[in-house]
Amino acid sequence: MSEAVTRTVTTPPGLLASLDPLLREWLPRQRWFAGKGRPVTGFSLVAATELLPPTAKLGLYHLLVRAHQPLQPGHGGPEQPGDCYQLFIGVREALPPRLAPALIGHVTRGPLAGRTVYEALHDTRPAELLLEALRTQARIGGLRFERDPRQEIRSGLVPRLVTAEQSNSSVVYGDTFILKLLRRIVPGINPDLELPLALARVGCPRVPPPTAWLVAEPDEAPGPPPSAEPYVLGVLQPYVQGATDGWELALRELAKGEDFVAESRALGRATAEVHTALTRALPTVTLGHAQLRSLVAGMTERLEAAVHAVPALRPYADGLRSAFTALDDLAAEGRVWTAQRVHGDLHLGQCLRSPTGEWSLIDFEGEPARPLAERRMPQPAVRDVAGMLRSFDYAARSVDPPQPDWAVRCRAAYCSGYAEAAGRDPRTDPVLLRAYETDKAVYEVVYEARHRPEWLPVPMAAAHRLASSDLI
Ligand SMILES: Nc1ncnc2c1ncn2[C@@H]1O[C@H](COP(=O)(O)OP(=O)(O)O)[C@@H](O)[C@H]1O
Ligand SMILES: O=P(O)(O)O[C@H]1O[C@H](CO)[C@@H](O[C@H]2O[C@H](CO)[C@@H](O)[C@H](O)[C@H]2O)[C@H](O)[C@H]1O
Repeated sequence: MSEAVTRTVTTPPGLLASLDPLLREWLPRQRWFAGKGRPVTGFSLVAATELLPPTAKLGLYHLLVRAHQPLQPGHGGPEQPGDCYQLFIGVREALPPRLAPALIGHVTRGPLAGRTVYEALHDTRPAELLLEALRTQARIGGLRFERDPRQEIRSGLVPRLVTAEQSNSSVVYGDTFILKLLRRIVPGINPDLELPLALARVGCPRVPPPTAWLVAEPDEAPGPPPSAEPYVLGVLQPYVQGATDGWELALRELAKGEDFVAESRALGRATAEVHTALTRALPTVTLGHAQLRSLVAGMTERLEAAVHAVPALRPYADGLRSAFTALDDLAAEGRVWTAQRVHGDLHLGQCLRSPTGEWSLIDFEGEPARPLAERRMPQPAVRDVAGMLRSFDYAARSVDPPQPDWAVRCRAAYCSGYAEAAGRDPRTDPVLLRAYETDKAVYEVVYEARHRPEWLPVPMAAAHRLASSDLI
């Protein structure tokens, strides 16, 4: 194992002030920016680390910045403390044409006046530096680069930024590793590292095992002090070469007029295997009436908030609410459920099929908009099943004309595959399944309204269906 490299660094005073006007304009345009719809009125610095001192050619800063946003657009009302974002700011005299899409802007004042700043993950040298820091377990300022000593990281792997639509940002190194850099940083243990590490401990081959990870020391981190836990900023894991994700595959089959039954069944089995491994790796609990009540209360609250945010949901609100009250009624009769750690945001895009036909699950972060403590709570495994059922519906409705029967066949095959591997069929719990599918569709309505309004009709169609049927 190589020696840990420790470097203490300082950043120039006035750095954030000089970037402020550029970031105000650039940050809200990023896909991973969580505060869409509300203007950014300023920033405060949580931590700044100089990863490369700015020479005439290149500089690199790692920033954790809090973006201030008023609660109501246009009302100038009270400001929330704001979300904290991880940024990699490259500094150059001028950008070569290949880096044009990475431009943040030209700095006119402060320590970087006259220089050009850009999103450094697009650039080879900064991306190489991150892998090298993980490989050598560097400590730079408040940043700690750590790794699993049993896995080897070769040096010199060529980086490329993943350009797909993402909630975070990822860099692939030589088709060998993928480094996911989290964008919105929240205090606490991040399940995107926690769960794959736990699964690796019990030897679950369905989830790529973390190779290395990047954390911020507690006093550099965005939480309220004093906080003892380091904050996860990124995770490196083996890259599944030549993989196709389930979403792409499903759309391909739909375009050919083919069904997706065999793959749906295999996906059901893979999900069940991961769920079983999670029960071996981490504690399970029994949910009685009190816990169910609070779960139902959470679902109902999210529905109310969604109706407020997306008024088109209003006509369905009563019908959707009935999915939650039905669950409450069952709990009141004394039904109990087992809860365990789950994926939390499972959909076709989180499933990768290798060229040999093996499925892996990725992205255990949970729904990014939910509080971390909630994402880490044990929940009925049916929650992930419901996520996948929604995903088949999404795929079937993203083609013209929609293919609802295709989705019905996938949903049935997925549940059968799940039952084969888990020993219990999720359809034997229809009230729980409907409640979770409803909760997911409500989440999707808000997600699409905020991030991809043109997709809104897809979860709205589900809201219509779920509001008017007793069972799924
Ligand atoms: N281990 C992996 N092997 C191959 N591709 C991967 C791997 N992990 C992630 N990817 C690719 O990167 C994309 C984004 O990863 P993901 O963890 O879902 O990030 P995000 O949370 O930003 O959506 C995935 O859709 C997939 O295409
Ligand atoms: O970026 P993440 O993968 O963490 O998840 C978010 O974005 C997803 C879309 O990219 C979103 O998923 C929704 O759209 C999918 C099709 O693009 C569909 O397969 C999913 O079923 C649907 O929920 C996900 O909800 C969101 O958290």
